[in-house]
Amino acid sequence: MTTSTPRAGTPLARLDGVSRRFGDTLALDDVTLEIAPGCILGLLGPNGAGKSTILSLLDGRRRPTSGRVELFGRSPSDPVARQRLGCTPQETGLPDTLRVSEVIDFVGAHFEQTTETTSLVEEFGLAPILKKQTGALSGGQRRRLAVALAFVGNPRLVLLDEPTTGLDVEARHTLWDALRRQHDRGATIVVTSHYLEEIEALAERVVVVGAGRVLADGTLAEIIGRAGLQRVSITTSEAQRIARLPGVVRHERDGDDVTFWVRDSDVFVRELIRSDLPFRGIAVRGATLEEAFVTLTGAAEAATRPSTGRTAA
Ligand SMILES: Nc1ncnc2c1ncn2[C@@H]1O[C@H](COP(=O)(O)OP(=O)(O)OP(=O)(O)O)[C@@H](O)[C@H]1O
Repeated sequence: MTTSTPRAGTPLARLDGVSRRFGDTLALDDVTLEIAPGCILGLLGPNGAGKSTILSLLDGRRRPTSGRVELFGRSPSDPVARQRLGCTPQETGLPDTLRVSEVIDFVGAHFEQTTETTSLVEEFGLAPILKKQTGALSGGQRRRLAVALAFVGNPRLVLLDEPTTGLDVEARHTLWDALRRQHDRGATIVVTSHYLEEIEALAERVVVVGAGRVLADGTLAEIIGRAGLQRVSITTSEAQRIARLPGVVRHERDGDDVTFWVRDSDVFVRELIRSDLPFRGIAVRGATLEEAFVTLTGAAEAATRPSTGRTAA
């Protein structure tokens, strides 16, 4: 038996206390992460956070400096483990003179089981370009093909590094639909993205990475709640003084229209009234994923600053 099928409920892949160095750069610092079957997991983090490094450890392109990485219960460098893995790295090379249909067949030939390619071609919008040589494809068409290729081998787990970078809005939405259909058919998908709305649209679980560490891991709602912030918008000429009230994390002004990010809107509103400072038109809302992201990664960046100072000293 050469295929690698984990028991139901066991993780498809895991990183356990994983660190990875590139020379002096600590790209990952004691990362522990489990990828359970069935979800679309969004990996979110600023440039250089370590997202691509995580994917490269899971797909066996790199090994950890310390800690343990497992793919279907085996080492990712074991070809048996990779039989049910599909991936699209950030940059992919395609043989220029092969036609799209030939590339799909070529990739399929590397797998024991393949997906039914007619529906794959339809879903990823490849039908009109099947006969084209890949050298003649536009950037967006190449990207769609590169992502579709990750699904050719009927994978249980798919790792996509910024799959929609360079795609226009319509192509991005087509790709999201294709990914959702593949997920409905049973693929577990890990996707990195700089587009927060992409993670919001696709992911059921979000892992926020910053400075090589996992900063938060939970459902979309949990991550947004984790930032623990609410937005209170008012009109006031006293933004600076109000910003000094307890529990205000930050504020943004557009003339006299000011939004305050606060830890507890009830406490803030009580303090605001007690302060007797002038305001009108109050509106209270929860945070968005983008705001949670800025708060979480901003806090991580602040936490790493003293160590930069130590290095310089
Ligand atoms: N081959 C390498 N050699 C040296 N440093 C590297 C190498 N690959 C990654 N790094 C460093 O490791 C850190 C994490 O990089 P990584 O590519 O994983 O981040 P990322 O979150 O995917 O960033 P981006 O969103 O910009 O793609 C960065 O500081 C990066 O410069």
